[in-house]
Amino acid sequence: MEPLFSLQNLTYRYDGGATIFQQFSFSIFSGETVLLTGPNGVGKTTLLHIISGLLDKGELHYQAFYKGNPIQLPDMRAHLSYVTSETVMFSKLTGYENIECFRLLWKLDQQYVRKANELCSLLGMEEMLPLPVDQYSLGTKQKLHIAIALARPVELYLMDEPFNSLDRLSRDRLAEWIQGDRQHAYLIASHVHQERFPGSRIISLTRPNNEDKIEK
Ligand SMILES: Nc1ncnc2c1ncn2[C@@H]1O[C@H](COP(=O)(O)OP(=O)(O)OP(=O)(O)O)[C@@H](O)[C@H]1O
Repeated sequence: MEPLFSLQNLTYRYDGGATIFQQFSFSIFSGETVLLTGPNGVGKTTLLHIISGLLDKGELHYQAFYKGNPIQLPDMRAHLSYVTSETVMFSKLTGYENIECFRLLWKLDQQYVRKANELCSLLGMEEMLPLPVDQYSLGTKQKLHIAIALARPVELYLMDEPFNSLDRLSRDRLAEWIQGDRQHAYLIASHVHQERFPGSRIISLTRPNNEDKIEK
């Protein structure tokens, strides 16, 4: 079977900084959940940024393939949705208005809105949607951020420590949602909560300048 996305021979060094990746390769298949683990500072967030085409400074070499075809990473943005570790939202607007803003930005239809609302209900924050986001708690903001990103109809979801601010029930529900979704691929950077994804593949990154990253 052909991978959904494949990154080969990635080498990356921040401008004036250390080499974070040296000849690193990995692939992810449709319907697969892959956990990205490793110590602080090893490069989990950097890898997600690179895949999203967000890093254009520094030394970057790679070959990337989407459904078997060569692709430049900035073009992957059309095929993925990224739950960043920091929430990006319009704080003066309500939850509903934020969902609508992203619908317009991504040129989506009402099916996206329905899915975002469904995810907000799943995560137990739908009653907050009429309120401005600057009245939300950290965890509630994170829930809206997750709902907006996962409602986007793409094939690959990147998530950077998505469980961090969530309460236990929401963590359980989010993990169940991801586990039950065999239509999409998820690459999740997380220090913890591996037990929530039994059977999922783990990519364990090792410290830079130590040895090559290990995939197991
Ligand atoms: N803008 C930057 N310029 C230079 N170095 C950077 C920059 N951003 C991150 N780094 C360095 O790159 C390395 C990898 O950082 P990254 O944030 O990807 O690690 P991480 O595995 O996600 O860590 P954590 O588990 O703490 O979230 C670290 O050594 C960090 O200091």
